[in-house]
Amino acid sequence: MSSKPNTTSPLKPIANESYILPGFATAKTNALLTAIEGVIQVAPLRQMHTPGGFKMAAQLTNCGKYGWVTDSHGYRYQTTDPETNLSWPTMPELIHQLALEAASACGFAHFKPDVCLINCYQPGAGMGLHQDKDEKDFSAPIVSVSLGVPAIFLFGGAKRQDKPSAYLLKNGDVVVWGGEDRLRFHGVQPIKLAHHPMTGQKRFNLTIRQAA
Ligand SMILES: O=C(O)CCC(=O)C(=O)O
Ligand SMILES: [Fe+2]
Repeated sequence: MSSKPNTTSPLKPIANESYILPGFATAKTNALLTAIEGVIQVAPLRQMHTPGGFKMAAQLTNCGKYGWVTDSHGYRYQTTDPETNLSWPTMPELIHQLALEAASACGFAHFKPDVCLINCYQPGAGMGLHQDKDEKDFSAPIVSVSLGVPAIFLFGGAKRQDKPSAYLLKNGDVVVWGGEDRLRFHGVQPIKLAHHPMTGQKRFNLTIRQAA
């Protein structure tokens, strides 16, 4: 359960326990992208397959104690990168700290993030409506950081059929959802062709989570 939001920066509520924090990470864009680059050098971006055999549109990698993976055996978290059998790179402190601050600003005080999933979207790539439900403890929120070209984020309800609302997410915007909203369906519309000075045509998204 979250207590009252605790912040001096603007919070845009999108549900009872869900917020967009516009520009919360913008000042850290360069450092975040440098940190992501370091992760990608050790654990390269790759396209994974869903259990049903479809290729995910976004490329992904992870850092932290755990990483989220998907293949013919299902969706899960594991401590090693299936490509290299090495441990995932350590979560950069900058990302860890940002996630704690964003969660705390939204009233989620006891967040212990142990995974950062890094998604990389090229123009045309999106993500269908889904729930983040492979984590053990749904009392921990999800913190999602957008970098690079903009995206339309879809935030729905508890049921797949619930009509989602659409929100424009720009470089540096952060979304936090948890508590009663933790299992809301969400997704990303196919990314439009655009240019960002730091990422070119790409959008990166970090979802910082507590897997265990
Ligand atoms: O890219 C985004 O904004 C959302 C990503 C997401 O929902 C996920 O990786 O589970
Ligand atoms: Fe998600």
